[in-house]
Amino acid sequence: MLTKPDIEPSGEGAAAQVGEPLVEATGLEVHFGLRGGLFSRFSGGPAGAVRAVDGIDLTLRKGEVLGLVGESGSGKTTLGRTLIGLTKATAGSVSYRGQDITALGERGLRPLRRRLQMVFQDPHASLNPAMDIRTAVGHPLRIHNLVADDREYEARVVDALERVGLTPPERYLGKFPGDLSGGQKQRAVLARAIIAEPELLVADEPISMLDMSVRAKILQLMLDLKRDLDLTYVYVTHDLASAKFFCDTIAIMYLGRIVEYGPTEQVFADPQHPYTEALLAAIPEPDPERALPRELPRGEIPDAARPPMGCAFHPRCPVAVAACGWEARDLRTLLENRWLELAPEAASREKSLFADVESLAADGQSSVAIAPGRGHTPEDVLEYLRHLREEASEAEPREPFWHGVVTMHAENGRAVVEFAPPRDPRLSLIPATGVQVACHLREPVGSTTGT
Ligand SMILES: Nc1ncnc2c1ncn2[C@@H]1O[C@H](COP(=O)(O)OP(=O)(O)OP(=O)(O)O)[C@@H](O)[C@H]1O
Repeated sequence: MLTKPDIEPSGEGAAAQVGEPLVEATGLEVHFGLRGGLFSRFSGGPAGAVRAVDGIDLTLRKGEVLGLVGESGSGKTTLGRTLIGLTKATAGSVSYRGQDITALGERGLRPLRRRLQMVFQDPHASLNPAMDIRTAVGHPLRIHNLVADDREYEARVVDALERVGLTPPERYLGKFPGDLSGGQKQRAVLARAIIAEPELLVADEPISMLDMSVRAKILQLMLDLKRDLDLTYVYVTHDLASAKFFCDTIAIMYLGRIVEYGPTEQVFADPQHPYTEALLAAIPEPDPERALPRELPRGEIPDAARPPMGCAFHPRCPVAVAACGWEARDLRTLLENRWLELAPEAASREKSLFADVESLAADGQSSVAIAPGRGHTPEDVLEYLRHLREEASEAEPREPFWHGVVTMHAENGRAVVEFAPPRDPRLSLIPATGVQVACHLREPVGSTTGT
């Protein structure tokens, strides 16, 4: 968290100054195969995949600072890496200055590496402890064959060190990473990143491992470098407070997708997606006297290998509607959460109505047939569920799960619960704001919301 926002907001680099499209992603997907268990290895069956990036379109313009923001596992790093060809896309494309880089092999990418650089989170791990600063910072000059002789090499390294504030440079040239503070190391990493004259830097949590006192300084340095060297940035972070001051544009990510995307000022002033609202509400207070423990909404981030149906945020969303993607496993979560709050005897009495609560775990099912427990009938189960629904409709806030239940009836000795058909919310523009949001509650008038 950036507690002292004493840096210049990047407003100077905002919309007015951003130029032509530099990088464009279209239908971008990055899936990582899961190593299967013993069974799937023998059977040759699919072991599933983590959908780290799951269908993303975006345009990064020259001079823009784009923030990729979201909780851990939302796919920020993978998207950032794929935008510069460090991670291979599974589907879709990324083009840099009109050239499709997803189609390039390592050889084709090599000349672009100089122009597309990455800055990692951990400056300690980014620098080889056995390499002095002269060698480490100048390394890209050697790799890309950019200097004619040692004199030119030295002059370029000195210039880079000056630009990042490691002055006088002579004092740092012969030092080793172990001689530097965290902030100085990140400055050296930045010097190495800019020395080959890149056009785009993807900075992955570049300040999160630094002392609070130097975080704002490093971000300010990055803004100065951007201005002086005509750079474009992708800033990967889970820290909205720093993104607010640093970014022109923000993409809020959830489980591999962008759920809200637009000018930073607008997104902060008037968040449209319930997830963005929750993230903003969870920003810690800079003043420790007033700090309240703030938490994101109920539940945990779902497994990216088994994303929820419809809107992936619906199981945690306080205002979800019928079309958001309710399914059998949401019923299981609802029941288990209830039983956790009851006294053990009451909980086991209620549990005994169900033959097998585990069977509600299957994903991707828009209806579920529940087998009653021993000595119970489907009607007992239905009566219990109806009772829960009534209770929930009186509670404040109302439990959104019940919006998704279309019918409950007995059939073939089972209690059948049917859910509303799920719909995938697509990013759509909110007129007059410049913000795109993927939420059924914000769909343009005229489209069906399914509520
Ligand atoms: N090389 C990989 N192999 C398998 N799975 C991966 C790999 N890299 C990322 N993942 C998975 O992809 C998903 C997205 O990860 P990613 O690191 O992009 O998210 P993130 O938002 O940057 O999270 P964090 O802030 O924790 O770095 C996660 O479920 C992660 O476990």
